[in-house]
Amino acid sequence: MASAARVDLDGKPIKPLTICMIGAGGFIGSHLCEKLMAETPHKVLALDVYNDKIKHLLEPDTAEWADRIQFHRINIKHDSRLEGLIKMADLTINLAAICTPADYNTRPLDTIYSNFIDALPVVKYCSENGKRLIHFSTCEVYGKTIGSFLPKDSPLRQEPEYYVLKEDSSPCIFGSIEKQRWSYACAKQLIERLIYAEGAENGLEFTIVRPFNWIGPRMDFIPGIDGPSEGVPRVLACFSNNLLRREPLKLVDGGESQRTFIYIKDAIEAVLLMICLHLVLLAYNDDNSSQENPARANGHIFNVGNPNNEVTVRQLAEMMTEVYSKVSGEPTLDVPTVDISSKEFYGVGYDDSDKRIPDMTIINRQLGWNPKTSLWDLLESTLTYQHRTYAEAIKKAIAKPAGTN
Ligand SMILES: NC(=O)c1ccc[n+]([C@@H]2O[C@H](COP(=O)([O-])OP(=O)(O)OC[C@H]3O[C@@H](n4cnc5c(N)ncnc54)[C@H](O)[C@@H]3O)[C@@H](O)[C@H]2O)c1
Ligand SMILES: O=c1ccn([C@@H]2O[C@H](COP(=O)(O)OP(=O)(O)O[C@H]3OC[C@](O)(CO)[C@H]3O)[C@@H](O)[C@H]2O)c(=O)[nH]1
Repeated sequence: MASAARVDLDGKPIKPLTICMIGAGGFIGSHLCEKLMAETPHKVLALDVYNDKIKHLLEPDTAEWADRIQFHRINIKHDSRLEGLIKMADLTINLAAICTPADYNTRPLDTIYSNFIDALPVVKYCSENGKRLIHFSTCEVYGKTIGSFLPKDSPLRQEPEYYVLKEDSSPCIFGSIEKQRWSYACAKQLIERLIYAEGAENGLEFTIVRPFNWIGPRMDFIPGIDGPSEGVPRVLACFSNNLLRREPLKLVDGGESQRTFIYIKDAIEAVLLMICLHLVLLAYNDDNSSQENPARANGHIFNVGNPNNEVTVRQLAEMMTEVYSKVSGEPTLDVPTVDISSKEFYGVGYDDSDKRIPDMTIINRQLGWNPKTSLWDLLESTLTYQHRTYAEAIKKAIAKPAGTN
């Protein structure tokens, strides 16, 4: 049976691309690879030091997409194959980074090298070889909101201009240098500025993505199960670990910080639009079509988040407790949460973003994209996955006498 031709937003046929995806073995990379294999004709050169999260796409080699995904075990810090792979591709997507807050203040040098120095050759090779780059930055580049500097009871705090984060007008507000938490945000900001400058001075075609707390299956690791026992992942995995082990969820500094969470599958739709809209430019490069199809993703910085899913971390903990009880059939604990200071949880030099609401004007106008999934629904599918994947392994780990492997 003939399948329908794949078309972009403008109804134009999609030309298969070769994509060099750096950090393809991580949380976002694994979902993006899955989507590209299932729903596009594109080919992926998947670069990472790990491939556990994309094993299901690499094996068996009889899978229908087997000839469209190739894994290259490469550490981009020191591998001469990087430039060749970027040259082979039409588009490079750089996801590689140290991006867990527990590392920012405890391993600031590794954090800065990973997010700035190691990304430099990627930008350079793309620019020198005339290749397009989609670079993953972060919502953390906004730092704290303007409103956070107002008195707690100031009515101005309720005004959107004091807290909504806009790509083209919000300032980047970080703490002092000894607050090493900001090492990550500052490195990400500088690489954004460098990419922007490469675009302005040397014509690099780029898109910068600022993810706002994308969450879902395969995010990070469960300590002691598929990651180090002493490791501290991001909040979804921390709280999942607590729920799986029937421990109270730890609320850092009272869990007052606010976040907006978006389901990974919604967010990946936005990235796909950034990739596919580029195809319009590759396939139709005469003047007329480029007027009809402006480079909607090129030269833009996009917030990708869900402003409707805002909660405090305390509310997130309460909702996850309720959802996990529903999907696991286990009763909730009598004391489901416990407070802990950031110094005890993360160590000295930790600081926090107070509130993160993405402005959606630019992504809406350029790509016509909107998130769909509510926080409750995304937690229900994610915690069902966590329970199915980890509950047995946790039970076995808990049952083992201490010191045995
Ligand atoms: N998940 C989110 O909500 C979120 C939010 C803001 C920003 N981001 C950004 O998105 C990107 C991907 O995030 P993620 O959540 O998938 O993180 P992740 O840690 O799951 O994925 C990053 C991947 O990069 C790989 N990597 C790191 N250094 C490398 C190197 N030197 N060589 C080769 N591979 C290397 C890691 O092995 C990992 O598989 C990062 O740049 C991150 O800063 C993510
Ligand atoms: O057990 C825990 C773990 C964390 N918290 C608090 O939750 C908030 C969110 O923490 P987390 O998801 O780990 O990370 P951030 O949102 O602060 O930062 C990330 O945002 C985007 C990204 O760039 C990449 O993912 C990263 O830097 C926070 O307030 C923690 O203190 C908790 O209470 N208990």
